Amino acid sequence: MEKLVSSWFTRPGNHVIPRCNTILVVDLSKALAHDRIAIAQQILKASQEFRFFQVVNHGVPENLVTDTMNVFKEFFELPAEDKVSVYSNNLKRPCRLYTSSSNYDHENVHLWRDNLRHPCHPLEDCIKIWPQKPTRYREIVATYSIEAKKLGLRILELLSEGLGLGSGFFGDKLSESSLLSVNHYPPCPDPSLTLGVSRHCDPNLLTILHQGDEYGLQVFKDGEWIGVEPLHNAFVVNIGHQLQIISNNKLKSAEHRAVTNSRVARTTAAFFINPSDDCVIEPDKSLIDTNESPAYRPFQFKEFLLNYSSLMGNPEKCLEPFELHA
Ligand SMILES: O=C(O)CCC(=O)C(=O)O
Ligand SMILES: [Fe+2]
Repeated sequence: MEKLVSSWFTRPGNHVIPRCNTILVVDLSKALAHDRIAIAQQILKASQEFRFFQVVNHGVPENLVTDTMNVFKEFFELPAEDKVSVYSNNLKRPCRLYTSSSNYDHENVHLWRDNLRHPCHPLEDCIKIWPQKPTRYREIVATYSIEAKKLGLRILELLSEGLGLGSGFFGDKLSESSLLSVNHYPPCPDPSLTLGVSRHCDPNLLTILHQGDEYGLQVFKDGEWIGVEPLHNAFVVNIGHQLQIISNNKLKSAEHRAVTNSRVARTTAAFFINPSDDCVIEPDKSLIDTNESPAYRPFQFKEFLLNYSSLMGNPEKCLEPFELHA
């Protein structure tokens, strides 16, 4: 069934868009040594201008990443009877598999994807609700989630150094929570008619995305879509809405989407670093210049999430209720 095209959903069409394999690649091994200040500045500049970047030599073992991506693929390939217990359209279920967006019944357009998502914090508790098949799912994904969180915190620490904030600024409640969102895009007979994920910015603080070896991620920059060519054993790092708000728009969240292809299935894993639900988010005073006023009012992160999900991530609208106009 074809659903109506909403005003902010644009189909990718058949036109060829530029694919970019020179999107900033940060070598994180250099952040351990005397190049640290330069790396922090590089990350900051990328986050301000490009709104996202890639990292290599990131410290997450390659075999762990391969095992994790394989276990995700195996999950989606399981027969339906093995996945049915996880399948749900109930937004309140923390671990669930669903098709298209999290709001299938009310969305204007269906997407060509399945999504499995679950919290990763606190690990000892939430691991109990993760899929039990494939049998190695819990063990491998637990190790992966610990490594992805470590990587995210290292990047946040570099960002905080680059912004001139104290060490550990993004620690504690601002980055306490985490969520894995695994996308599976089966081959699509006509990729010009639909999308894998429609355009959005991530609602969180920071995303550590593994996009596998198949192309599909596009980022909106200077009025055009740019394809992000996969780089083997790299992670794509996205600035989320919360970093934009805390930095009083010094950093900008990255608008992106995923397109499908007709040849092969594509599986990607987005590790979302989130504030805790009750964490109060507001522009940090030290990031409001003397000639500026705060661009956003304080709010609890859970309020942002509720609003984001009711607007289905519409990037034009989801900051509005929190904006202050000078
Ligand atoms: O699959 C991709 O390349 C992007 C996925 C994404 O943007 C997300 O899960 O938030
Ligand atoms: Fe995203």
